[in-house]
Order: sequence, then C-alpha cells, then structure tokens
Amino acid sequence: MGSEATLKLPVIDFTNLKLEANNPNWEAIKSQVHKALVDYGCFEAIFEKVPLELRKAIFAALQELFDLPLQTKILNVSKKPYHGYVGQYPMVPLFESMGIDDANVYENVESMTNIMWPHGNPSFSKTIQSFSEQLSELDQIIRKMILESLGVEKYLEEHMNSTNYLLRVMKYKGPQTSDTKVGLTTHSDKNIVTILYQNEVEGLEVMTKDGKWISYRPSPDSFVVMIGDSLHAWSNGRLHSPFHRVMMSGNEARYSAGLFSIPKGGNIIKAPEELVDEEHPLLFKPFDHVEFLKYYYTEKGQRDQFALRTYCGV
Ligand SMILES: O=C(O)CCC(=O)C(=O)O
Ligand SMILES: [Fe+2]
Repeated sequence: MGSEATLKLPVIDFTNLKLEANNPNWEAIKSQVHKALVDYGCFEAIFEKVPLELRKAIFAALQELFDLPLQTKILNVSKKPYHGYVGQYPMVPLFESMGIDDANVYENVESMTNIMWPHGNPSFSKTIQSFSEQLSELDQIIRKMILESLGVEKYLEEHMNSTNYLLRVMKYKGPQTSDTKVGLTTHSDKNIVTILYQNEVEGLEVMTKDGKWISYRPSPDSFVVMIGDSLHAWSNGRLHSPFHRVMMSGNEARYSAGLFSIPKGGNIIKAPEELVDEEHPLLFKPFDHVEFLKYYYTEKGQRDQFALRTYCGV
C-alpha cells in the first residue's frame, strides 16, 4: 500500500471560536468536526489560540531536551508505561519520546524539568506548560462539539472530569538515506483525543477506513486531531480511531509534541445508553482504561492491532 498523494485530511478552522456557546460559527464547525471524525477519525485544525511564538519555542525546547545525554534522559521514569523516557528500541531505532503527566500544571512540568536540569530551566517549563494549557482548550472545544453532535452533552462535565492531559514529546532522527524507514509503527491511539503538532519534516501518515495512507503535509498553523480507541468505544463506534504511523527519510530530525487526553485510572469507560440501540448494538464491554493498558503492553497486546476488540469486544 503506497501513500496516495491526492488524499488529504479534512481541514477545520477554529480561528476566533470561543468555548462559550451561542457563537455563530459553533454549529457549522461542530458539524464539520463530527463529519471528519466519523469519516476519518482525524482532521487538521487551524487554531491560533496557541501563539506563533509559542509554537516556535516548543521546537527549540524539544531540541534542547533531546540534546541532553542519554543517561540524563533516562532519569525521566514513570510508573505508567510510555509516560517516561522511551527510546533505543530495536523496532523503532529512530524514535525517542518523553512524557510529562499533567503538563498543563506548572509544578508538574517543573518537577520533570528539575530532573533533566538540576539547576532548573524555567523557560523550558514555561514553554511546555503554556503550550499544553493553551492546546488543552482545543481538546475541550472538540470534545464539547463531539458530545453535542452525538446528543449526549448531558455527560459533558463527567466526561471532561474523567481525563487528564499527558504531553508526550517526540524526536525521530533522520535515517540519513532517501529510503523510507519506519519512525513509529502502525497503531491506533488508546486514549480519548490526541492533538499533534510537529516541525516541517514530513512523516505522519493516517490510514483511511478503506486502507489508504494519507500523508500529512505539516504547516506551522496546523494541529492534527485524532480520536483514540477509548473515545471510539465510548461513542459506541460512532467515531473512528484511525491507524497511523510515522515514516522517515532524509537527514532532518522530525520533532513532534502530542497532547493526549487520557482516562484516569479507575474510571470505567462505558458507552452512554443513548448511543446503544438495535441499530447500534454495544461494541465494547465497559472497561477500565488502566487495566486495558496492562493487556496492551504485554507482548501479545503489542502485536495486536485490534487490542481493544480482543480485550473487551462484544
Ligand atoms: O509523531 C507523531 O506525529 C505521531 C506520534 C504518535 O502517533 C503517538 O505518539 O501516538
Ligand atoms: Fe499515535
């Protein structure tokens, strides 16, 4: 399956949109969001609320972080798999990543920063925290639109309170060849919503429902919004959670940052009864996200492209 040059992700412009209701654009944008997420599980968002200066600063911060010695980077450890330093994996030798839990809260970022830079690095902390906080507004807008368009907005508060934000930052070394090499293997995200931002180096590919790859053309103004398996399950399959991967070629490093809204441990993900009927039978049994991840991170789970279906599919 080659990449299809003609395919493109839907583009949705959130400029000037406020979280408050009765904004004239709200309904129009909401229906674009709903359609894109049903059809692709993914779209490109133009969102100027994160100022250009901050969007530029994030890449300088990522470079500074990944330029640290490996023995420093591995000090970022986490009890949760994939939330600390990840890298040097034989399957994905170009890839490195670091997670920062609750990155929208300054103190959390600062404690990770102080492990990386024992004398502190307030400008790094501030960049990471501001970026996460301002981008979390887009996550909130999108999830409000999703619940409204599914007719289940009465669950909005409960739904929003059931998650927290992980910022995961990534570096993919250029493979130093014009051949295409795997940066990150094909997977679907396991969380609620993912919002990605990246530098100018191409590589992200998103699969359509009929198995074609869309290559994302990065732009400094665009974020990529993607549905994870947990929201696919919660919406009882209404919203698609797409397979995606990163493919690298050339010399340049690709830096990206992903804001992941993630179900808190102990929360049971269960499709609202309004979304289950004869035409839409329940697809997934209620599940605890943390328990599901325990399966996903086993050797079998890692090889299973339909891990959620295996774990709790009806
Ligand atoms: O680097 C990217 O843009 C994609 C990363 C990704 O898919 C992930 O971290 O789940
Ligand atoms: Fe992903």
